[in-house]
Amino acid sequence: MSRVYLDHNATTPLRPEARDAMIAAMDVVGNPSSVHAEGRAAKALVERAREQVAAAFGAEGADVIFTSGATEAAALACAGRGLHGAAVEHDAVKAWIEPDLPVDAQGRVTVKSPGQSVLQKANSETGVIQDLPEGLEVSDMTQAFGKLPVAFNWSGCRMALSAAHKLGGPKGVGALIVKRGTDLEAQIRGGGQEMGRRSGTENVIGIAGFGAAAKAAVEDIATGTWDRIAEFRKILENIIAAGSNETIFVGKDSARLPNTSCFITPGWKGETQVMAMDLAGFAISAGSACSSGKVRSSVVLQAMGFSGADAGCAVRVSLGPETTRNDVTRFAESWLKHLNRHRARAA
Ligand SMILES: Cc1ncc(COP(=O)(O)O)c(C=O)c1O
Repeated sequence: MSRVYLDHNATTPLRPEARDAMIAAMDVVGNPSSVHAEGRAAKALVERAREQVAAAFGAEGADVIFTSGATEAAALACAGRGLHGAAVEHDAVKAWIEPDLPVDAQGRVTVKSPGQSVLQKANSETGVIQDLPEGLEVSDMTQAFGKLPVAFNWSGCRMALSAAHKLGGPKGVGALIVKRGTDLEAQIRGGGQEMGRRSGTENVIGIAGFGAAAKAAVEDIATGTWDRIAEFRKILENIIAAGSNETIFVGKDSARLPNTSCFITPGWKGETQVMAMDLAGFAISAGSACSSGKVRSSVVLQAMGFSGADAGCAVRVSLGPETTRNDVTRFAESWLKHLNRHRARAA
């Protein structure tokens, strides 16, 4: 039986449109900063992608700064601003902020001073979606972009982060979307590319892939792909809930991304579940981060009020545009079988 990949929030497979655009870009020899025909051809690829990413974001090409990913976009947006945020932010953002904003049990964050704050649009672990207050300084839209119709112009925020590989583009390329007139201090300085805001010869191949993926992702949203995925997520959660009344679905009373289900089964460690499911042919992730061989329970779940022990028993299942009903039913049934084995061992 073929493997089933249910870890799309970590990264999602390359879209065919992105692959084609990247293969074509590989044979464009020029440097986008060169004035000759070869250089102009490379520049044209970058500018087409800029328009595609901007259009997908409901922004203008001039608002897009290409970076090496959401992590670099976070540094560009946040460094030196003394911003506030919540503990549920991704580490790429949390590295730059004071994580002192309150989070409720459903993962919702209260922002008191939007002009001095960062707020993610959607959480990668739980899928919980935030309403963005008007005048917000920065929003991390990395998980929302490509799954929700995200329009930067009416989002009310000054800057937004994104990464291509979360929507079917390549890894290692992303963008900061910036409202015109925002003061921005370049973090990477040199040749003055990206209007002086991010130096270094552009990742032309990656950027071409990002543009094509963004365009295709918007078409997916328009044709109802994620409504279908939300149905599959409901099927998955119903099967699990029917066989395991102790399982807690995190953030279930909040608006969530259509593809994400995070659930805690007290007493059964997330890491153990991930390994058991991996052997059974399913890729999911634990609600914990592993650094230098040491597993720590999810800070996001603890910020929502779960104990460290319960947070350590969380797993995240994240579906993608290609996920089928059969994938989710097979997963849920296999997961219940392993839960029963765990119960038998624990008895
Ligand atoms: C919400 C969020 N922000 C930022 C990032 C960082 O993205 P990258 O590692 O591609 O820079 C991720 C990736 O996991 C994410 O999910």
